[in-house]
Formats: sequence, structure tokens, C-alpha cells
Amino acid sequence: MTADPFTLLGTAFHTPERGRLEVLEEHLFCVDAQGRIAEIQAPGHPEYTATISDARRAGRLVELGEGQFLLPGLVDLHIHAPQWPQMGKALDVPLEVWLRKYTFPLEARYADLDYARAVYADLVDNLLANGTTTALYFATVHVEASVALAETCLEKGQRALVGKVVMDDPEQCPPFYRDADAASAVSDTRRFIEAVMSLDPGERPLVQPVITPRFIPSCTDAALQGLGELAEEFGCHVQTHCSESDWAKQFVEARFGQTDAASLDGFGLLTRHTILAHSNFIDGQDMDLIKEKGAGVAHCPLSNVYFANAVFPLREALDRHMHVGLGTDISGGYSPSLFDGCRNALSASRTLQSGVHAGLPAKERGAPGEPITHQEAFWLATAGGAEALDLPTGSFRVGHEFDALLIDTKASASNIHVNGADDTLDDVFQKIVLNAARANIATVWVGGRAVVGCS
Ligand SMILES: O=c1[nH]c(=O)c2nc[nH]c2[nH]1
Ligand SMILES: [Zn+2]
Repeated sequence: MTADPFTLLGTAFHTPERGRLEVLEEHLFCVDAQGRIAEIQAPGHPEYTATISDARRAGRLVELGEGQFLLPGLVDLHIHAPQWPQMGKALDVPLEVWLRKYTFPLEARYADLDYARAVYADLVDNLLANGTTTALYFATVHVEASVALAETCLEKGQRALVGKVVMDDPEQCPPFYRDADAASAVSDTRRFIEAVMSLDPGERPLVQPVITPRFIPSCTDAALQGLGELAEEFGCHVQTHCSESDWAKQFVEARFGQTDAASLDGFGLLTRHTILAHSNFIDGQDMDLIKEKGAGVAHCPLSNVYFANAVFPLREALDRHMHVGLGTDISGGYSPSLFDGCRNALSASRTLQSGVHAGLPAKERGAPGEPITHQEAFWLATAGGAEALDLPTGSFRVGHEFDALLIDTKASASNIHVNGADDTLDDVFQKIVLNAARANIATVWVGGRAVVGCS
């Protein structure tokens, strides 16, 4: 896809490495016709003034106003698209009950393609307005509706990785909502992969297919085996839930005599392009394995409170340099905002910091350790997620996609209050991470295309 190139002049915040905030004051971001960052010029650059005049003369200069800042677009590493109508309700029961009572009946409705198209259009509009420029989606078992989600993302300009869900075990999945058998689950996944690949066949596709066994308890061995073979054949991304709750963890260990991570690896489903949602109860050996394979974890701090009563051992995972990003986990999580995700990750990490528990016996749930910082939380929601997905987005670098948000701290209804000279730029960044809301997101670009607001 090509678009008009443009140059943006303004101050940007990003965290190119974990925990390191870089403030790019009054920089120029030159975006090419492919929507990539072709050049970044600091005020001292010899061409800086000429670049501004040339862009202005060509009508291609976008200038940020007072109180406006550029941020990288947000990466949602775990979200269930069909659960959008359920977001904000039905959180009164444990995971295994929630699936049967509320979620499977809702997801079954996506056999109706018109229903799917209507919900998905509304979802993608809302996520873009919340600043989510990249999303890793679970869809449903239905091939056509899952392809419709990919089509919707392509049409609306959201970078997306979409999975047709596989759940074929008749012992665990209801007759009204499951794959007919392992063979059709695998052949439907192949058909889905080929359909999504043909939607956007270029070198840098905006939408990509993902192999998606829901979680081990919902899949037969034959389905897991077949999906592992597809992962090898197509080299595409894989996503699943891993060690989320006591129930899910114990189910897998009773069935295979080993953990989720080890079992997934045995089926060829643990690769550099695998994202494991939750992973609350992984142990040191699992972490070594996940790290060795280069797979990533989608940390979902809000839904963990509801379904796991536990906290992902984030600090330990970060210390081991595992790939980690943030997921909203709609609708196990009730907020579509990854700014809320940052806040929830910060709260979760502070809940279990070691000092609070000093003198208490070793913890059995969650993980003590240094709490994360707001810079680390923002990194998780941007560059961390992008690195986990192996995609060139999440920070401002030459060659990266121009996936970005214009944050207006002076928007009406803003909860960000900047106090003139009392607040440094680092303070402003912290205030954005802790208080930004949809009202502050004035423009959203994905691959250089303005998909919310206008430039
Ligand atoms: O949070 C969750 N949401 C789901 O839809 C799901 N399915 C299996 N395990 C799950 N966990
Ligand atoms: Zn989930």
C-alpha cells in the first residue's frame, strides 16, 4: 500500500529499550510513501531547516501544537475479538465456568457472518480510537467469520494478527461450539491461513494469520500435532493460553505429566513466533524453555485478577530477557485501553514487591521482586510487544513502520494536567502513562495512514 509521504515536526516520547525513556525534542519524522520512517532529524541536523521548508512548501508538514506529543502506537498482545459484546460484564465466575456459561454461547453466534462483521467493525474502530495500532486476536472456530475479522482490520487500517480458534475435544467443548474433529480443525486452519495470506500478499502484510489452539484442555492430541506441523510448514505466528489458572495448569499436568510450556514444545508449538497468554504459573524450567525458543508472553494483569488470583512473575521474566508484552484480554479484562493495561501492570507489580512482604514466609503465589517502572510499563505496551511479535513497530527508528499516536494533553476532558515549568518532559511522559485516556488520542497512524483523526 502506498500513501502520500509527509514530515511530522514535534516532540516524541518512546522507550526503545526496556525502561529507557528517550525524549526526541522538536524532531522531524520523515515518513515515506510505504508508511515507514525514512529519516529522523534532530534540531542540529544540517538539513533540518531545509527539510521543514520543503515539507511546508509541498503541503506535507504536520506540526504538533502546544501540549501535543507523539507516542508509538500500542501493541495488544492478547485479545478475544468475539468477546467484545461481553466486555464489562459476566465476570462473576471462575474461568472454566465462565467459558461454558457465557463465552462459548457468545462465540457460537459468529456462525452468523453478518453478526461477526457488525461486531468486528465496531471493535476495530474502538481499539484504534484507544490507540491500539497492532493487535494479536483470537477470533472463533468459524473460518469465514475469522477471515472477516482480518478483512475488517485491513479495511480500517489496523495492523493485526488473527487466529481461527481450534477447540475440537468433545469432552471439553460443547457440541454447539467446536471443531467437528481434529482433521477438520487442522484443514480449516490451513484454509484460514491461505485465505488471510491472500488478502494481503505483500512483503509487509498489514494482516497475518495465526495458528490458535485455544488452550491445551480444549484440543485433542491429534489437533495439537497437526497444528504444530502447520506452524513448521507456514512459519506463521502461534498463540495459545498457558498456565493461566490452577484449574488449567492442573488439567494439563494430569493429562501429560508435564507443564503447558513443555507440552506445547512437544507438539512443535513453541517457536520464536509463539505468544503464550498469561503464563502465571510457569516455573524456572518453563522460563528457560520459553527463552530458549524465543517465544513471548502476553501479560494480562487485569484478567489475571479475575481468573487466576495470581500475578505473573514479570520481574523474573524480564530479568531473564524473555519477550513480554501486554494484553487487554478482552473480555476476561474489561478495558480496551492499553494505557489502562500499563496502569494494571504497574499495580500488579507493586502488589507483590519484596519489601511489602519482608519477614513473611516465601510466597507461593505470584512473584516478589522489584516493581516495574512506568517506563517499563510503557515499553511492555509498545516495543516489548512488537519485539515479541518480531514486527518493526513499537518505537521510532528508521525503517520502522510509522505506527504512532498524537497525544493532546490539552484536549477537553483531559485528565492530564501539566503544570508549566514545574513539570519536566519526563514528568509529562509519566503523567501521560498514568492518566492518558481515549480523549487524549487526537490522531492515530498505522503504517503512515491516519486511521483516527486527521493529520
Ligand atoms: O482469559 C481467557 N479467555 C478465554 O477466552 C480463554 N479460553 C481458554 N482460556 C481462556 N482464558
Ligand atoms: Zn485469553
